[in-house]
Amino acid sequence: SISMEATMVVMVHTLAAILTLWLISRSLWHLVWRSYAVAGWFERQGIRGPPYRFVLGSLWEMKQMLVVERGKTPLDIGSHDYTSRINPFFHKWAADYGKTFLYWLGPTPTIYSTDLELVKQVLENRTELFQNDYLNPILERIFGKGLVTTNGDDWKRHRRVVHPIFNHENLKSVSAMTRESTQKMIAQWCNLIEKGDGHQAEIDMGCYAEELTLGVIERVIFGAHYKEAREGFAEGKEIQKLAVRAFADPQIPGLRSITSKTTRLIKERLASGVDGDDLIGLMLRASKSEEVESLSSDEMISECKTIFAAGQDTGATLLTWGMFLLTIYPEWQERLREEVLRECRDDDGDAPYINSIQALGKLKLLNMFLLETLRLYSPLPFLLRKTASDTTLANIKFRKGTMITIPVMMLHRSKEIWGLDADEFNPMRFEKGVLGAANNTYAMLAFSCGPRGCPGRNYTMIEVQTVMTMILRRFSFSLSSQYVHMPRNFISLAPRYGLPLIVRNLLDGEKSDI
Ligand code: HEM
Repeated sequence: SISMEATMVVMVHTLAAILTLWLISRSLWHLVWRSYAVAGWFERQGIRGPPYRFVLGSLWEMKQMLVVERGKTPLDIGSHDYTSRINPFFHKWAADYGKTFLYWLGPTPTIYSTDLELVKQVLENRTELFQNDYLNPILERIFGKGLVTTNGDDWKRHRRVVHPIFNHENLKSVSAMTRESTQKMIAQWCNLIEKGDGHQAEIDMGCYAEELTLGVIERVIFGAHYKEAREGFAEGKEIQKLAVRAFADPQIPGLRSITSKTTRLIKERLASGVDGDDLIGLMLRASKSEEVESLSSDEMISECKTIFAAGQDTGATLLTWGMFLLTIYPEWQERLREEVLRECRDDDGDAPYINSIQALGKLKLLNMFLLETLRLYSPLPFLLRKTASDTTLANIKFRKGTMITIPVMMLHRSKEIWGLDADEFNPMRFEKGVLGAANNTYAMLAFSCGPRGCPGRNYTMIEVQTVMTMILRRFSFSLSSQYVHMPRNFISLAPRYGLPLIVRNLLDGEKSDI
């Protein structure tokens, strides 16, 4: 029996050794040989790129380049030339390897392309061939399994339940809630001015923009219960920051499961079953209806996180950069103010402000101005997709699992697409719409397009237009000497040290009429 035992031990050891060898060779195949095979496969199709490095792929090189850029002095205030600071690697590799090249997000092969035919085929595809995947488990934890991160049938189900939140009636209440929040902000500014020298005050527009969009989105999601949700959201923002740090630095180990107050609050509300016109109410009603396939309560929680994460920061960013551009182009501040005062009137000309979405539709210059803001300061600098099976795209053969980077920021600056003044601020380029400004509709991708384009586009435009019209009527504003022009990509593209502005009250003494 001793020899039996010895045989068993030998067998177990042999099996363990075989298993270990198998695991090692599989990892080596994945991390080394496969990478060379994939690089060779693309090279034979004329696509080259930076060399693959063990496990880290191109991430190490990307990080090194970012460190160099971060050490540089701030940009001139009037310069929009920040893209090479945020994406130095894309600039370098596009110069070295052309419009389409291969780089590595860790061991994952990734094709970068500014070929608009390829962009169109990826974004317009309706067969689930190109899936949303940001290769970041932590981002998935922030968004949960909601509209942004799901694919296929799950995504369709989420979409059917959630999309009514963007219908016309709800947009009207977004507009009303934005007006209310903006009135509060204006009252705070008036107070600050009064407490100061009576004429002007310095404020951080970045903070106010965040506060404002937060105030709206929490009411869109939680309705009457928004106050209780506040604390949870504050925590949500901290989690977002951690996640972005982890994404920027792949060495940081994964964060453990995050249970936030928000989740608890959502659970309580779901358990109480109280409806309402907010997102939770909408999802609860869908779960009672027999026509719509409903979401589980975990999926509902995910969807709240998604709408919060997708809709808050982006809107604040657009508002912040819009205000920034109006300070460095004061002639545009004047033009827009003039347009607001002219168009936003009642029929009898008395009441100076019409509270309707239709009134916003008349603000042509403001709309062109915001398109130009989105082009130069797109809140999201790139899109990522993953191929779900082998495919051919714009004459390039892709293997399943290849990532595709659509560099929105680079496309928005392409001289080939927008003309020689692509780097300059010129809202008039949009006088005849996007097609009049660029030679291709797929050139403007701030909200992406196709089936997975941003459903919050009108929501955001209404929100930002409302705030800006109200500010323009009431205040003139200029840049504080404290401002440092260093855009950074953190969650979305934001000024690194906020946006300090000097605001002056144009309607001295008229407190009530906002
Ligand atoms: C300036 C503001 C905004 C910008 C620039 C923006 C941009 C984008 C972009 C580029 C995408 C596509 C992402 C991808 O394909 O990977 C997207 C998707 C999405 N956005 Fe927005 N967004 C903004 C505001 C909002 C708001 C206010 C909401 C909600 C209240 C929202 C909700 C969503 C959702 C749910 C998706 C996922 C859609 C899907 O995959 O079906 N966004 N957004």
